[in-house]
Amino acid sequence: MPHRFVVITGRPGVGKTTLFRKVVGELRSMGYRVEGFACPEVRVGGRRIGFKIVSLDGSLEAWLAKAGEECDGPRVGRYRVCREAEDVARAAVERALREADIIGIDEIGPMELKTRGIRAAILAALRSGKPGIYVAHARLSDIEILPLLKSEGVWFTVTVENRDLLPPKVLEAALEAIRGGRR
Ligand SMILES: Nc1ncnc2c1ncn2[C@@H]1O[C@H](COP(=O)(O)OP(=O)(O)OP(=O)(O)O)[C@@H](O)[C@H]1O
Repeated sequence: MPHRFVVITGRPGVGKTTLFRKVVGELRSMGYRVEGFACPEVRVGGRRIGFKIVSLDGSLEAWLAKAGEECDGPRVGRYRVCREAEDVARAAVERALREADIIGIDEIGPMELKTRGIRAAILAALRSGKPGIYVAHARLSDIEILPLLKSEGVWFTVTVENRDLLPPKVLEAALEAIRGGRR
């Protein structure tokens, strides 16, 4: 059976986001529409103060989590999740379901999954039948999301040794997922 998803995983800081961005850029330059969201960290003076959630087309943005007590969502380490992030996740996935050739989400991790609305948006994306490229946290253990990614995904584990070799392989897997989705 052809795979529906491409899953990028690996230890923190190894290069998952860099790989995701490269492949999304390549897909776009080939004319494919990639929609979804990413969760970049925000640093001030070298110190990480939180994470944002940004739709892949750049039109929607909110805080996903902030250090300290400013947001009132669930706590993850020294951060608290910001509930406004749910609206961006939901709207970005809705747009992706309507318009994308392939859904892109970076990443599926503890902060995203502790927020009910974001988890629901991720599940809607996975269950929609659309192809997707997903960055998965190395310790992802969600009892609904992990089985879907396992059964329908081809997985790439990024390491320092392979990270420069992976972009064309991941791109090819994403193209196969898109072609499979059109059958
Ligand atoms: N192929 C590469 N060659 C050299 N440096 C790289 C490569 N890929 C990533 N890096 C560097 O490693 C750092 C972490 O990269 P990146 O943010 O992509 O990792 P990540 O696995 O997504 O991290 P996180 O787990 O925090 O989300 C960045 O400074 C990036 O520039």
